[in-house]
Amino acid sequence: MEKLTDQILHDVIKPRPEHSFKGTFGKVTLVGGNRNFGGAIIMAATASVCAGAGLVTVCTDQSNSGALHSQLPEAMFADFTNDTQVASLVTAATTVVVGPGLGDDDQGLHILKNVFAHTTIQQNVVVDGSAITLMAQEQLTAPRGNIIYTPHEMEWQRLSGIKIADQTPDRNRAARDKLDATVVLKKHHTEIYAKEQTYQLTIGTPAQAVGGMGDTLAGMVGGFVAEFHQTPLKAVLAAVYAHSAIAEQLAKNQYIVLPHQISRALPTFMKKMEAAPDEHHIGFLD
Ligand SMILES: NC(=O)C1=CN([C@@H]2O[C@H](COP(=O)(O)OP(=O)(O)OC[C@H]3O[C@@H](n4cnc5c(N)ncnc54)[C@H](OP(=O)(O)O)[C@@H]3O)[C@@H](O)[C@H]2O)[C@@H](O)CC1
Ligand SMILES: Nc1ncnc2c1ncn2[C@@H]1O[C@H](COP(=O)(O)OP(=O)(O)O)[C@@H](O)[C@H]1O
Ligand SMILES: [Mg+2]
Repeated sequence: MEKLTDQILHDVIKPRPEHSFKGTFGKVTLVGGNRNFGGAIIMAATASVCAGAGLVTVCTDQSNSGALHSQLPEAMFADFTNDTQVASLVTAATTVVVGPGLGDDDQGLHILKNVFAHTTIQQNVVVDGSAITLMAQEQLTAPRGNIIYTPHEMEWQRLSGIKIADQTPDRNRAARDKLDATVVLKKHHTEIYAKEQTYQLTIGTPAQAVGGMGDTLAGMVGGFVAEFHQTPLKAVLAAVYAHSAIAEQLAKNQYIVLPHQISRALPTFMKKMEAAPDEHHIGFLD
């Protein structure tokens, strides 16, 4: 297993090209956030915007529209019960993030099937939270695209059939190979199972054990693969690393880290990382 270091941040986060516009940095469509879990998709969308995705649209329950715009005016809103509109927003995206707060009821299943029917082979598709649970429960076929699953250990148990206690690297890899996707298995020292290699995070803190932390990671992964689309796997690895590096930094002075604080720290953090390693200070947020 290859241990990730902060080198991955320097490999991925480069100064933006002068000749660019918002379209250069990808279009992310996020789908999730039912009446009860609006916060999940708002946190994910905040992470995508703060990571630098060019254009971000959120398909969610109508009741979340005001909260979304008050938190994140940069994001556009669509009602996730409007199948036609969701289908066209999914098709128009370069990256789709589906699942945070979607819910695993009939409404969530209907929306997920619509999303899965409209992804394309060129897209990155981040499948998180309720979308993983629904896929497992309903034995749904994976959609078209470069699929990135971001399960916690219980979601991985549901998707892979491997009980948490039995989730060894060998078994996890065999399950990944069957899925033929990238799997970000979230836990203390998250493991990333990619086609050729397995990577491990050696940073991260229990201060991250807070609801919404994974929703934020899903949005960050979506934002990074949209923006750094030339190197999608490295973008996933950099997002996973940055998420915990920022959390560790905040946890020096905080007992717990709020997920949205990680997102809000991203622009400053990424500015430091665009420089060569010897040009930045060790304290990312100093
Ligand atoms: N503010 C919001 O809107 C928020 C909305 N959210 C949204 O809610 C939806 C459901 O997601 P979920 O993760 O909360 O529930 P689920 O998939 O049932 O898993 C929990 C079960 O698994 C077990 N478990 C065992 N190991 C585990 C592990 N390592 N990590 C985690 N759990 C582990 C765990 O055990 P227990 O805690 O009971 O001991 C429990 O029995 C999803 O769409 C998500 O995006 C949340 O993000 C919160 C903030
Ligand atoms: N003790 C811990 N040490 C390091 N990271 C943790 C710890 N507990 C949780 N995390 C991280 O927090 C996130 C939790 O994801 P998830 O369970 O999906 O949260 P949610 O669905 O509530 O947003 C993952 O990125 C995981 O790696
Ligand atoms: Mg989650």
